[in-house]
Amino acid sequence: MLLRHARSLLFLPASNPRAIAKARTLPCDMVILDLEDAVADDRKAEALDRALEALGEGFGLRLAAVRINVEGAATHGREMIALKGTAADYVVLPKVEHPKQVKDVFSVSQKPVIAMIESARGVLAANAIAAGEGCAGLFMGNNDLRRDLGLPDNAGRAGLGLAMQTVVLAARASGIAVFDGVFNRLDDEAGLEAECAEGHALGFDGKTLIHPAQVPVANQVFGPDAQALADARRLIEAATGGAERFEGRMIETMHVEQAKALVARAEAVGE
Ligand SMILES: CC(C)(COP(=O)(O)OP(=O)(O)OC[C@H]1O[C@@H](n2cnc3c(N)ncnc32)[C@H](O)[C@@H]1OP(=O)(O)O)[C@@H](O)C(=O)NCCC(=O)NCCSC(=O)C[C@H](O)C(=O)O
Ligand SMILES: [Mg+2]
Repeated sequence: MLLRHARSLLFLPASNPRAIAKARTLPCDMVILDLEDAVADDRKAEALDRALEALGEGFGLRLAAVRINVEGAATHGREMIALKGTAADYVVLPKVEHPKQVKDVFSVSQKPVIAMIESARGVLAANAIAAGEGCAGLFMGNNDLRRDLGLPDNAGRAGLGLAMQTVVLAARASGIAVFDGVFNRLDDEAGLEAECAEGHALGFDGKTLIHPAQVPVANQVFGPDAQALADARRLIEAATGGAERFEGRMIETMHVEQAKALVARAEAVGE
């Protein structure tokens, strides 16, 4: 699966073997084995060992990624080196503020890097980060970004709006994938659905997640729905080139391209 087709990208602590086993049973498009904030300092080494073992066993058709620790952390260098030659599809690098951080991880791990944008500096550098060597995608890190911006935890996402749009713009300007941040409220399915819909409308390709119950919601919102897919197929069939009337609206070449992209996404995710 292409990165930009992923709808549901599930984080789990790499130190948790039950979560690793569970991930292999879930319809998520990417599994992200976390070595950073989900793992206590005294379990970092064990988490890396478990992540390498899990990559060896594989995750079926799901994309597999490992989030390593930040540049400067005691384990950062060892983690980058250990991932070289493994089955990881991507390395996720947290708290990126400069393209060189991505380039360095790419050159050591030899894996395409997904950069997490989680600070005011990161947002302001997002364009350069996205355009830099080795960068395959961007993740919003909204928990850390809230802290950096001084936004209250329960304040909704209005204060994150400009940052999210800046990150989407940066990714699109470089033609790379971009994913919304995690939703912390584990028992609020309606809230999750609303946030997925908001992220979809802002232009994110999919959503990063933290619990198995969140996977079907993200798949449903970010997967093309049956109606949109049927519309796209009719539009492709009807289009003859140039401006024309289609079911009461004007369509041109870009609408045909959009419809084809939607069909390709649906085929990629097996809808
Ligand atoms: C948030 C959790 C700690 C909740 O754990 P818990 O209450 O124990 O979960 P459940 O009892 O409901 O679990 C039910 C079964 O599902 C498995 N499980 C739980 N979470 C996951 C998961 N993420 N992936 C796969 N499987 C999972 C349990 O093992 C249970 O199965 P079984 O054992 O067979 O009964 C927990 O959900 C969790 O740890 N989530 C992930 C946390 C994480 O990775 N955080 C880091 C990424 S988010 C982040 O850092 C934000 C970003 O950087 C930012 O700044 O915004
Ligand atoms: Mg973070």
